[in-house]
Amino acid sequence: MLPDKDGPSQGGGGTADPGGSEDPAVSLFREYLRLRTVHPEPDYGAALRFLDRMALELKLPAKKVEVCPGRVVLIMTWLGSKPSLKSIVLNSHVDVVPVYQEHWKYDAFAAVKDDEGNIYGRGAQDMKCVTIQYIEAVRRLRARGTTLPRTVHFLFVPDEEVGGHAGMEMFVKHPEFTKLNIGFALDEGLANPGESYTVFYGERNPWWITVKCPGDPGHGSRFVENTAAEKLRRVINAFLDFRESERKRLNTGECFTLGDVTTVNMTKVNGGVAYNVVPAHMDVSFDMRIPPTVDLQDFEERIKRWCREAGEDVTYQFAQKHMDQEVTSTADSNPWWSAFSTACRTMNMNLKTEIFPAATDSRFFRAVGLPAIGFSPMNNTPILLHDHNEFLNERVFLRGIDVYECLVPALASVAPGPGEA
Ligand SMILES: CSCC[C@H](NC(C)=O)C(=O)O
Ligand SMILES: [Zn+2]
Ligand SMILES: [Zn+2]
Repeated sequence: MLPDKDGPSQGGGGTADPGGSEDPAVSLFREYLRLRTVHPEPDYGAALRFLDRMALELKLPAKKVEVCPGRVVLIMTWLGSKPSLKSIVLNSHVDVVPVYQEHWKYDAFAAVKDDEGNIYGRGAQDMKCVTIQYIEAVRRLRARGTTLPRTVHFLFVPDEEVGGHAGMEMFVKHPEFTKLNIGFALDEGLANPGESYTVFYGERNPWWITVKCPGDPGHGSRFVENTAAEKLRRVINAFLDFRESERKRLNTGECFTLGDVTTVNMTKVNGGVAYNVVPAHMDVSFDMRIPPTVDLQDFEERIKRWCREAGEDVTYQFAQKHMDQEVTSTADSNPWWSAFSTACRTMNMNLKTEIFPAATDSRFFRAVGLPAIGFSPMNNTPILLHDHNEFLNERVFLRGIDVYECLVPALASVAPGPGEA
């Protein structure tokens, strides 16, 4: 059988199943995948129209908060029967990362489903699947006439993929965020290639740094002293030697996953004007990810030493320096975690708790003191976020809806804590 290669939907209908046998939730997921919310110019307008339609279908009020020009957070609210209790947030970002189309089997925005039920598209795992799973789980719950004690807010946010500065980072400081009276948030996680589901209770801190190496210029035919390149070499060696020592620690002792060690990657080098001119400065940039257990002050002292030892006037500056080391408790004494993990156990799901290796909007919730868990219900699935040929199998997708159908009521029924009305 040939893959169902229907192209982008016209007029917002987008059901992709001429035979009529496709689950409507799958068709909706595929429709959402076709919206080009891709950087550098995400079509947020299309996503907002789609989400407004979802709010109408679910009969839930939707509020839009423009946190920056052209950057809107859409909040859909399912009011609880005890609205003074702290609420549950189901967070998802609307944007997706760009693709190298030439490396994809299919158009990355056509949401092609192959004959094994694999749905290909940018955002299939990160994280348009989760958005639709939240919506479909709540659609089922409401269709059954369920009422929940706690209010549930869906947040649909822009710009997560470019650091969240014009998205969640702004929104957590907005009065509308405070009004949500949040108790607990769910956000994205990663696929797990095995039977288990991975759950993230914290994140490594992203530090993006550029080290600037000034030097004496001169003719390219001479032995110029105090060159930028010599300093650059020492800087690169210091950072990459540390990288190697951390790489060796992975999979040994207590460092079981990427989230337990510091990664360093050299990602940019700049400098030089001509082959025969010794440059007056050269710069090198690194992407570092630091586990919450590392003393950040010590770590910065170490960077200072590397720069000092590299030579005169070597300086650095940060493009990203997240400093929050909050993690969400996975002890049974945390009622949110207890509700989450108990619900998963009743569904026979085996959970693996980890530190998220990269950065998500969860870090902004945790930074303002709110518990947040990163979870995307995708097991038996290779990790393909940001990769070529990102896909999710429709059976895994549908199972994820069942999972949220159980999780959302469990979380929204957590007994009132101390200080809650
Ligand atoms: C530091 S802001 C950029 C966010 C991005 N998140 C993911 C999940 O890829 C990252 O970790 O690079
Ligand atoms: Zn994501
Ligand atoms: Zn991403």
